[in-house]
Amino acid sequence: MKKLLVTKLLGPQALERSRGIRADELERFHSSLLDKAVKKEIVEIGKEATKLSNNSLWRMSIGRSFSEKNGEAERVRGLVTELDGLTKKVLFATLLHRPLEKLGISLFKKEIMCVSDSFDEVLERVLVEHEQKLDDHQDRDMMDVLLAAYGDENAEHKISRNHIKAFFVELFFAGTDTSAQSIQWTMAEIINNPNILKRLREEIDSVVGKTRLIQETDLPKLPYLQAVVKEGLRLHPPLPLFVRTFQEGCKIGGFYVPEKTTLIGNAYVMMRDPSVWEDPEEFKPERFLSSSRSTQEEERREQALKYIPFGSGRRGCPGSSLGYIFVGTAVGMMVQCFDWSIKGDKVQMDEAGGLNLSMAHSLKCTPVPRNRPLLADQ
Ligand code: HEM
Repeated sequence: MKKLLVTKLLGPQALERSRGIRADELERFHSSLLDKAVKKEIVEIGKEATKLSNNSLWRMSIGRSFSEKNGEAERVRGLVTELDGLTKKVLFATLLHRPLEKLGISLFKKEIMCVSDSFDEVLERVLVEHEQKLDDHQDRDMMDVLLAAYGDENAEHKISRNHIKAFFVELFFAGTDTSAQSIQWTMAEIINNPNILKRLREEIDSVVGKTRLIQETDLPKLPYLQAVVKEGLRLHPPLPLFVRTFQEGCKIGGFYVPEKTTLIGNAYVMMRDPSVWEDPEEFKPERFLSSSRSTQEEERREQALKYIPFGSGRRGCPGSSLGYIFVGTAVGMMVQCFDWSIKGDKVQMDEAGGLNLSMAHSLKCTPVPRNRPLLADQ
């Protein structure tokens, strides 16, 4: 299934085919911010960013049944948020309540069943809708591809309806909140660093101009924006811990790790390690500009050993390119089109406790439109 995911949804060709969907959703995001700006309303950046990544993912994977009106994407968005909260509770309960667990008492069984049933209901409906229309159309989405594999008698690996549903739950869970958190943290850093905001804006204005919205094909021509996104992910990786179980015993850094040991890697600590990062606690996007690196070898080592916001190896994140696109275009658009006013002098950057890295105080700010010609055009 991971192979299908990479080839049909997240690989370079698949991403090229779905570019129009993301451009639409970015425009929708822009319009929603503009609407709030006109009404002088405060925006919760995390919530808006979650809508952007969830709607985009929904349309990219289950696309042809998408309609604003039937509210299914909205429903899935709510369920992903509920599941996220529940996962945190369950993990903590597992750590803190081992004795209860031993007695077979599942603390959150009712809530888990409730979210699971709701997911099942939405996805079953989408599945049936796709089955009914399977032969009708040429434009196949991810759900069609999985349904074809489900119906294939000769498939090398048989998949069930439940596999398909579990796949979509994992996809939305892994892709929505991670991207939204990164957008939120990076915007907070930019608002707190006016010099960085100024430089970023100059780059975007000179490459994109002021009469059209930034798009993802601009990203390769915007090295400073890319560096800002990378630095945001370095300081605030939304999934800081990753787990590996050793199939064989081996030696790491002079220690012998026996077979079947479970180790937890801490990307947060690694990406703030003062022995490999200069001024590790500071938000300094310049460190990712190629002129500040001495060799290509240094860049390669950085990727492999010290920069791991997407994990690493076979279980590494298959959505890293899409993640960079979501964060780059959303942050780019917010910087290109709006000034941002906040309550007080600085955004509070405290981290909420927990296993994924979210802001203790969600970023709330008011957008003020800046590019008049662009607004007139939209
Ligand atoms: C900025 C955005 C994102 C960040 C920082 C991020 C980070 C991560 C990390 C750290 C992991 C665990 C990797 C490991 O254990 O080595 C992971 C797994 C995963 N991510 Fe992402 N991710 C992002 C966006 C996405 C998107 C957009 C998708 C897809 C739509 C996605 C799909 C997945 C999946 C399916 C896994 C599980 C892979 C497996 O278990 O083999 N991610 N992600």
